[in-house]
This record gives sequence, C-alpha cells and structure tokens, in this order.
Amino acid sequence: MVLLGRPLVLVPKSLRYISPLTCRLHIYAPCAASTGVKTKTTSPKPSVTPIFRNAPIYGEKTALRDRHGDYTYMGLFLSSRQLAHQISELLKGKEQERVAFLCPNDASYVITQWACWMSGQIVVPLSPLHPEASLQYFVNDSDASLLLTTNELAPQLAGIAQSSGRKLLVIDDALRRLALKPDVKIDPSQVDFIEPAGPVTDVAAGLEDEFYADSDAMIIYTSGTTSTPKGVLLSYQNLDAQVQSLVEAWNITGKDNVLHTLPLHHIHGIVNGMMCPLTVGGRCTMLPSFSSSKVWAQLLAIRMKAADRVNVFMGVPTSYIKLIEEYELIFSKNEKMREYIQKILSEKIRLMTSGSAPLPSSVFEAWDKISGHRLLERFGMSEVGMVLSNPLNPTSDRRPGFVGTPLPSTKVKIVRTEKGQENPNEVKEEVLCEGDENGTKVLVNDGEPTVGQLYVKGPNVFQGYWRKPETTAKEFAADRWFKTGDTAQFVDGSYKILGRTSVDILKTGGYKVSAVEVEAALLGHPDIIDCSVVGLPDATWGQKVAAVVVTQPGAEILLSQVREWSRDKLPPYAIPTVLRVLDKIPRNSLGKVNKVNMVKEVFQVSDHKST
Ligand SMILES: Nc1ncnc2c1ncn2[C@@H]1O[C@H](COP(=O)(O)OP(=O)(O)OP(=O)(O)O)[C@@H](O)[C@H]1O
Repeated sequence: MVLLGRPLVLVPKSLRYISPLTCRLHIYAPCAASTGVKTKTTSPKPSVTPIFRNAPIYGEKTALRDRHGDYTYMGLFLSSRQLAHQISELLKGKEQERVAFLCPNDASYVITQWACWMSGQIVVPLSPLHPEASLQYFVNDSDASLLLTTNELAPQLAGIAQSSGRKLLVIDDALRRLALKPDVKIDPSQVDFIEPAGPVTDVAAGLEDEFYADSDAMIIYTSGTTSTPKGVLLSYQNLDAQVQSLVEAWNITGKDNVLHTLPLHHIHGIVNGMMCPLTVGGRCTMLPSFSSSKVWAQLLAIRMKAADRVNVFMGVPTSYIKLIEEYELIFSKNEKMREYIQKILSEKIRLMTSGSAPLPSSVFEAWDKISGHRLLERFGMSEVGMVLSNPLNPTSDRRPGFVGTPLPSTKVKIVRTEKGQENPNEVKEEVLCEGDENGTKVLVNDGEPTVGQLYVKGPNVFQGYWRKPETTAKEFAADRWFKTGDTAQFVDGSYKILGRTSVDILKTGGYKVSAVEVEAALLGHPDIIDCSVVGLPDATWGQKVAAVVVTQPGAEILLSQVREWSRDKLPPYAIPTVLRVLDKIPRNSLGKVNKVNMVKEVFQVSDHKST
C-alpha cells in the first residue's frame, strides 16, 4: 500500500484508465431509462466530466472538512477508487445498477458517491432521518442491487437488506480515515483489507467518456409533500448542467468555502451545497446536521484559523429562523456584539442563499438587519435543479417574496391551462410569458396578470420518474417542457412562486388564493412565529381558508385578531375563516409542510382532493 507522499499527476483524458469491462459504447434515448429499459440511439452526446475526474487536478488542496478532520481532493479520490473496486467486484462488473447508500454528512458520503460513479452505478442517496418504512420504500422502489452504509448507520439498513434479500456492504471506516490530511492520517500499513486499484501514479478512474456522456447518475426521491415520493432520475448531463448553471450565476470558485448543513438526500444539499464547490476546487465545511450555535460559530469563525473560515452559506428558511432565534437569545442585548456581527458577516461572507420553501419577508428583513445580507432566494426542485434565482449582485434588486429570473441555460414559461369543454382530457394551453437568462417576454396585454403553471426546459431537466413512464409522460408537455406543478407569476421583472397548484392554490367562492401569500401576511404578525395555510372543503365556498399558527411563547391569538391583522394585507376572500393554534407545525428536514397530512390530522378531513 503506497498512499503517502502521493505525487500530483495530471492525466490527459486519452490516457485515463478504462476498465476492460466497460469498453462498450452506451448510447441511450433520453427518458427511456425512466422505464428501466434502455433503448439505443445513434446520436452521441457532448462529453461530460463526472465530478471525481476533477479531483486529481486539485490534488492536495483541501476539499472537505467534517467532524473528524480535513480531506484533500486526492485523498477522497483514492479512497473512492478503492471502494469503486469493491463495488465492481460485488456487482460483477455490471453498470447502471442502483446502489442505495446511507451515510452520515461527512467524507464517507463523498467517497461513496464518487466510488459508485467510478464504477458506473446509479446512486440512490438515503437519509438517516428517514424512518425504516421510508428507507424500505426507497430501496424497493429503486430496486437497488446493493446497499452501502457505514458502521454507525448499519443497524438502520441491516434488517432491510436481510428481509429484501439485497447485498449490504458496510464500508470500513479506514477508507475514510485514509483520505484524511497527512497530519491525522492513519498508518496505511495497518489497513490490510484494501486491494490496490492500480499503481498510485495512475490517478485516473472511472469508465470511458462516452459512458458518462449518456448515462444516468442518481435517483433522488421527492419529499412527498403532494403525493407518494417519486424517484427522480438524473443523468450526468443533468447534474453537470445544474452545477455549471449555479457556478456561473453565483460565481462559485476555488476560493469559496461553503458551510454545509443540509440533508444529503435532496438536490439542495447534494448539488448546490456539495457538488458546486467540489466541482470547481472549492471547499465544503460539512456539519453533521444543522445546529444554530455551530453555524454561528462557523460564520463568526470562533476559535478558527482565518484560512479555514467559510464564506458562503446556503440554507432553508427554517435555518435562518433558527439563527435569528439564537441571535435574539445570545447576542442581541449587547450593542458591541451586534455591531461586530454586522461587520464580520458583511465583510467575510460573500453569499447567503435561501430556498426549498418560501422565505417569509419578516425573516428576509430580520436577517438583513442582523447581518447586512439581503438573502438571495432561489427556486428549484428535484426534477430540474435550480431554475430561478435572484441576482448575485446584492446591490441589485433582491426583493422578499420574489425568486428572481431564469438561471443560465434554463428556459421557463408560465402557462394558463384550461380543460376542453367537450373533452376534459383535452387541455388548452395559453403561454402568458416566456423567458431565459436574457429576459422574459410577456405575451398578454398590459395589466393582465401572468399567473399560471410554471414550465421548465433545458439540459437541467431530469430524465423521468424511475419506472413510472405514465406519470413521466403526464408531467411533460410537448417539446420536453416539464410542468413543475407550481403556480407562478411574473411581475415587475421577476418571478414569484404562489405555491404548489394542488395544495397551495385554494379556490374559495370563485377566487383563487395563494396559501403562500396568506402565510406571508400572517407571519408579519408580531405574535405569530410559524404558520401554514390550507383549504378545507366547504359546501358554500368550495373551500374555506384555514390557518394553522404557532404563537410566541406565552402569547395567545384569536381568529378575530388574525382577521383584523389581515384586513389591510389581504383581499377579503383570502382572509382566514378558520384558525388552529398548535405548539409546533410539523416540517420535514427542508422546512416543508405536508399539507395533505395536515388537513387530515389537524382538521380530521380525509378527502384531501378538495384541498
Ligand atoms: N424559493 C422557493 N419558494 C417557494 N417554494 C419553493 C422554493 N424553492 C422550492 N420550493 C418548493 O419546493 C418544491 C420542490 O421540492 P421537492 O423537489 O423536494 O418536491 P416536493 O414538492 O417537496 O415533493 P413532492 O413532489 O413529492 O410533493 C417546489 O416545487 C416548490 O413548491
């Protein structure tokens, strides 16, 4: 084993190691993979560089810091290569098998993801936050041929592997420790299980370029806030397009150090927070999970060398709500501390983003006051990665409630759909506006609202739902436009998300109400700290607007007070007529509320279709 003192070797593509098992050409029709059946086509795709291929170029540069220590690009690369070798052996050299993996937020996650891709597998990231029934569903639905996990998380997968008769590989922690920087690295001579995967000067790995140009890379499951989670199949091309688009728009470079606190089974944590910096030679400082005190310590670089400080933070609205709570508790009483925080955050942190759920304007304003950062809100989803973003330049227009304009290489349009009167299966589509990074063209008369469903098109758009060809077909309009299921509006040069059409757009007395807009108005109330708005079936109105709120500790609120507060903020038909006060609103790890469940559980209404 010769892993110490590794030389930095740049290998031209033509000299890269190609597994003898993979010297076939893989050219598949887009979308066909969603059925699980590949169909050959003849047109080759542009080449794409899978993320691990860049690692040898960045060599001994630090790529990652986790709770154990620091890892270089080369360290992660070589450990991944060892694991790739084991995976190939277990899968007998087959590619495009699904490998479901459960790793904590640390280097073992990166090593596993890269190793699966080096051996040509489709990764299915699982989360330790999921209950056993969900893990079981993801494993079975993706039809994983192999399960991978670490020692610490093995108990969560062992039973599932056994009951479903699937192979389980528990990754030896020595692989992760081998990738640590030399000052803490373990002695490789004590590691005897690892077989060398080629001479150490041969830093190439993976399959041939054509494979990555035309293969699938990952299945991630949607949150399940509107229906049973679906497996979203993304190709290497999709992931590359999603990364490149953000790298360009947010100017992510090798100088960036991104503070990562997001779950690693959703696009936000995987692509935005982790793959973007690691593609361009930047750094990722990964916490095991979000903790407001730990995030504050990182942002203020408490007990930390300046060279190790983070300069980018990507959060969900709940992250900022928690940070504000901590600030109020610990720092806000001390004027000097307040000034210091403002100064350090404005000078040292270059970018703070929010997404995955609507950012309340009260949070936007409060964070601006504390940190001097007007949060950059963006919109995206599992199927398409990031689509809309506020501008990078903080002095330009970042407005609360708006998610900005299309990201590079992404096209969007807002479409009004209407069911045919004679044949309800026939849907009439009217395009209200259409845009890309160069601008949006409004196609309706001046003053007419551009409210409708958001459609997305581009190289970022996924291949299809895993083995659900009918659902996939339903979610695409002609010419590969993906129907997001979100209602959006283009107004004053920027896009607004009014919510999920199926659960957030309520119909009351003939009016359409955006639950997101009602929530934003109620969250401005000084006694309301959390809120979720749903529609309840009503014989007279079709739906009633119902608000579920959480109040400040010790505060009480009545429906009449909520209605009074809303009077000058909402149209009369959007003012809630039902109020429930809870201690806590159940949200998932990205801060999303499952409104179908909420209607059932809080209001005991079982027919969610009417919501
Ligand atoms: N900035 C934002 N503002 C408002 N909503 C957002 C924003 N960013 C993301 N979202 C919401 O998150 C959704 C994408 O999340 P995800 O891909 O996890 O699917 P989901 O809606 O949670 O799950 P499912 O499709 O199973 O219901 C978007 O469609 C949108 O509704």
